[in-house]
Amino acid sequence: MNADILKERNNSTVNLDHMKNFLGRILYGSEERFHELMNLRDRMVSKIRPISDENFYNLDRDEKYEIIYRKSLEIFDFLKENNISPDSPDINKLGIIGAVLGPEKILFTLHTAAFKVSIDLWGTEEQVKHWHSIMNSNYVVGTYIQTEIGHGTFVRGLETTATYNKKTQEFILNCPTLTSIKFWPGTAGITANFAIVMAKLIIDDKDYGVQAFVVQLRNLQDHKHMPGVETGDIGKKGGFESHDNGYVKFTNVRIPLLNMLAKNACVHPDGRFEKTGSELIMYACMLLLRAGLCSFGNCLLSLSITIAVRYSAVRRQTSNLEGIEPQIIEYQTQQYRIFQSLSTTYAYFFASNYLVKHIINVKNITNNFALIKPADLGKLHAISAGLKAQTFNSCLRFAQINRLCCGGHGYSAASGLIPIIQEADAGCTYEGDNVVLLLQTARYLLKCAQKGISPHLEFSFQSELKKSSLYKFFQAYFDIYHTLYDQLISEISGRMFSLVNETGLTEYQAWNECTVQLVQIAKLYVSIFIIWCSLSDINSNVDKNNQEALTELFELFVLYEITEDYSTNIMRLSVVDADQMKNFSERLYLLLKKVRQNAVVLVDSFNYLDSNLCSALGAHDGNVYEKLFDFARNSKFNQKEVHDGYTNILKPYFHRKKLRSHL
Ligand SMILES: Cc1cc2nc3c(=O)[nH]c(=O)nc-3n(C[C@H](O)[C@H](O)[C@H](O)COP(=O)(O)OP(=O)(O)OC[C@H]3O[C@@H](n4cnc5c(N)ncnc54)[C@H](O)[C@@H]3O)c2cc1C
Repeated sequence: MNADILKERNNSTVNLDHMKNFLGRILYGSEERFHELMNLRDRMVSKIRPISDENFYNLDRDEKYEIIYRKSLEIFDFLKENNISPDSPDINKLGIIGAVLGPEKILFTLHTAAFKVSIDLWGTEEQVKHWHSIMNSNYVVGTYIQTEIGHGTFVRGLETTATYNKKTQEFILNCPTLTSIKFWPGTAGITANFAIVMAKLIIDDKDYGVQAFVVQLRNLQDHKHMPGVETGDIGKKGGFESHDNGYVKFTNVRIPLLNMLAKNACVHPDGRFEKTGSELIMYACMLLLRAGLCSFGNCLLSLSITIAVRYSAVRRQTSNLEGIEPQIIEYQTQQYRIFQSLSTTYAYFFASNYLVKHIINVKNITNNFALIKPADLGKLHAISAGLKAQTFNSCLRFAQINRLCCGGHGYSAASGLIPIIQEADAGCTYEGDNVVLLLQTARYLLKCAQKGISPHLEFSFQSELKKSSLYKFFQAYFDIYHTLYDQLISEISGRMFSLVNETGLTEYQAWNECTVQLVQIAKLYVSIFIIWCSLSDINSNVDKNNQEALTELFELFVLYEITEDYSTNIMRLSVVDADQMKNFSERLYLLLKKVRQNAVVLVDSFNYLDSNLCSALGAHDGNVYEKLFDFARNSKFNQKEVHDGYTNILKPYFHRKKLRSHL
């Protein structure tokens, strides 16, 4: 064990085991379940070789694809042997599957999280039974196909058609234009054999809007395309090298009537279209997916901060007055950057876990959302869209900052930070572009303001929490957030009103004139949600030292937001004065020193194995340089003492030159 990292662990006031149990309870519901799952994880990683032992980041795309494919199947088999469903939300956390796959995703994520979920939520009882029996007796890999070359965000703009033929009682699927070709769906290129396809339903030349269809892409015998289906990989992208994102073109693809998921709208054999339920259910499906994504984004963030904090404790650089090179974690600028990331990770951890539990609870008590009230769905949609956007915005921002905080070695694939940045980057776009999502949240907030109702979620723990000393400690900060929220929303509403009624803009134009501010209010709303969830969880920590460490960390989070993210609006709207702002900065600098004492143990508390991190810089024992050098030696460029580049290019080049000079 590296002596510096050991010293950090010994000097901390945090009780590591207690903190692990505390986080485990929040993540998995109870300490018993947490230990069960950690035991499962350890058994899994002893049975299935993790990618960190496969020289993974030195491999080519084909090799990475095969490794992830094989290991995804092995993981599924292992879970089956242990009577655990791969759909279980407990399993779909990076901490468990990530012990084998690191930050890589299992190849069948969309099968469980989108294909099966869509069938379960949007299918009739008969359809659910039918498709489950097909899934159970065949090797089915499903995906979710919506986006087209021409349209992603604007779902109503999709051009793929499903035209009903009364005579044959079939739908005929077509991508009639270049822009209607499906593009981006995960695993649709070469892996998946079934898909949920979102297409415009046409009956007798009338457009009935976008509906969901189950479509077979490849046959189950030899994996060849079904008639009229063309799929392929879209080529290299910014990350996700081991996954095939696909293009899909349908040309007169015939599917039976049964294949339109008909819980909310159905087509009768004679071609009559009937709405049989609320289309709100379509949105409810997104809630689960988005909540899961918030957890996933938070896991990525926790991996990247674990790497950055551990490396900062081990790395020494630049001599001090005594001629000693300090650990880089000593430098205030280093602390300022990595502790913002650390405090954000904890705050978002509390918020995303609350959201996941809350949405699963709503799903259970509303009979798979069938009985959910539109007002409740509106609230949940607003917070889940906003939190997904802010989770990935933060994840990308801080993963990049964490990379910079690791200097040159952070830029090596050995750091493990590169795929995290790439995945965070993609997460800002898929499942809804972050700006578009924040604007959806803002639209809800504006509507609430216009109706004079509170947009904030009501928490069952609120009244109890308000009695606590922790709440009283944070009350002044809370007041700043609430005052800022009220002033900002009334400013935006007033501006919208005057743009329409005084300047004569249409509502559409006025909206676009206010979108920068609308994004700001949506972010603030998410922050308020995060504060409630964090305070509630920190208050439930019964270990005095641990609660104190979390309180310091959380105060730091709040101070960063006040002095950095929201400071312009806070000062402009005179929510606090310049002296108060100066005091907040001073307090922040003081807290950096306090958090520094516990930083290593606070990241140890995430309980990641080295195989989760896949990082030479983030290894638990802090023996960074040995691992970096091993990684370098394993580069595929080093397989031969003399590389083919010399033999095939330079050597004949010189030979030709020599010959010419002799002529
Ligand atoms: C890694 C990855 C995996 C994916 N997986 C899948 C999948 O499995 N299945 C699938 O169907 N799709 C998938 N997608 C596609 C993804 O869902 C879309 O890319 C996403 O919804 C954004 O749509 P777009 O690409 O059309 O962006 P656009 O909507 O064209 O956005 C471009 C820019 O315009 C801005 N913009 C757009 N509309 C507005 C507006 N109304 N107001 C203000 N600004 C606006 C956006 O903020 C953005 O900056 C995936 C994408 C990626 C990157």
